[in-house]
Amino acid sequence: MATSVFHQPIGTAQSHQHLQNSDFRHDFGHASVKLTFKVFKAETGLSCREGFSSCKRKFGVVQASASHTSVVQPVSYPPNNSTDGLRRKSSEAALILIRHGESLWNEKNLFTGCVDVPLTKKGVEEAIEAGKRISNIPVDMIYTSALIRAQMTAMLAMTQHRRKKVPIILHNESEQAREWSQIFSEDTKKQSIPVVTAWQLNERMYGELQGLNKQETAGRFGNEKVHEWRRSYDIPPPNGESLEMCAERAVAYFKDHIEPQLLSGKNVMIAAHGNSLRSIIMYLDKLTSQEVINLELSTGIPMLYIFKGGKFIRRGSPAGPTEAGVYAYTRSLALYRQKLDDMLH
Ligand SMILES: O=C(O)[C@@H](CO)OP(=O)(O)O
Repeated sequence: MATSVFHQPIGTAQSHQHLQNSDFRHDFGHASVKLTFKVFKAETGLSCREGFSSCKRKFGVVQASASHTSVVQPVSYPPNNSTDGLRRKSSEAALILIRHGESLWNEKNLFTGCVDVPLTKKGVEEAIEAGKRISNIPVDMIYTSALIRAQMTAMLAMTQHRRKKVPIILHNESEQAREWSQIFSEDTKKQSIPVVTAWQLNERMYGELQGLNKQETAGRFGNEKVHEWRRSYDIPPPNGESLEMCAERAVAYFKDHIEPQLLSGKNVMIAAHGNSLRSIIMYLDKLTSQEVINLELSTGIPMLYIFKGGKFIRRGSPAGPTEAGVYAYTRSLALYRQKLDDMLH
């Protein structure tokens, strides 16, 4: 299949229609996203996989699930008039996806998966840069994985947001945790952004590769085998998750918990991981299992989608400059930005 090189102009709306029938390589900024596209192809057809729960038990992935089970009630805040009054029913909502900044194991080139490793100093800086790029985009809800590198990224990014709302992690792991983290001022709640943590957004569980050096592993098992483990769609690494298995839980979570928020007009940011986000992008962009294997995401680069009329429209991703205006703004985003300008100047 011929692959032409396509660089999306920064700040240009990139709708699915523009991509129709084109095979291309796409740079999400320097995120070096290489996509081979066939847009409007059939749905991804994620199949159910048996056996994941036993992997989860074995590798402790379930540990974070309790923190997610009871998110239903707390997501009722912020109040319905979120986005400072600019939200309109059945209009559009922004969806920001950010892969976490560089972690200490990215730096050491180790398979990380569900091991909970923090950011490096460079990762912290990447998260802050990411925050500058989205500082004019409204955020009403934040979803992160249960892993600290994604949570750090979300929090650091939000330190740069011009609206200055305070991101607050919801604790629903027990009745006591819920009770002890209550907020008793409606005004303060309005100035907060709820942060939901969910293990389903975790990195793909890398099984017995976790903690191994990627290069040494390639030396031991061969480049081809390791590439297959890392980038095939349905071949899992030893006792780990394939991308397909990761997609099964990440996309289900997205559909069940995040899409309803977008439908109700809330602007959402997701801070997660290379493979959980690849799965979600596969769903949003209707990539086939062949196409998603060429998709690579760099650390700390925010991608923007607009959810409108039941469709996800990619609006670009900024490269070099930190100016958030590099995104292709919709009218509502421009209005929001104008409102921030008026408020802050
Ligand atoms: O080690 C990991 O968890 C992931 C992401 O860093 O690696 P890969 O690039 O193989 O998906």
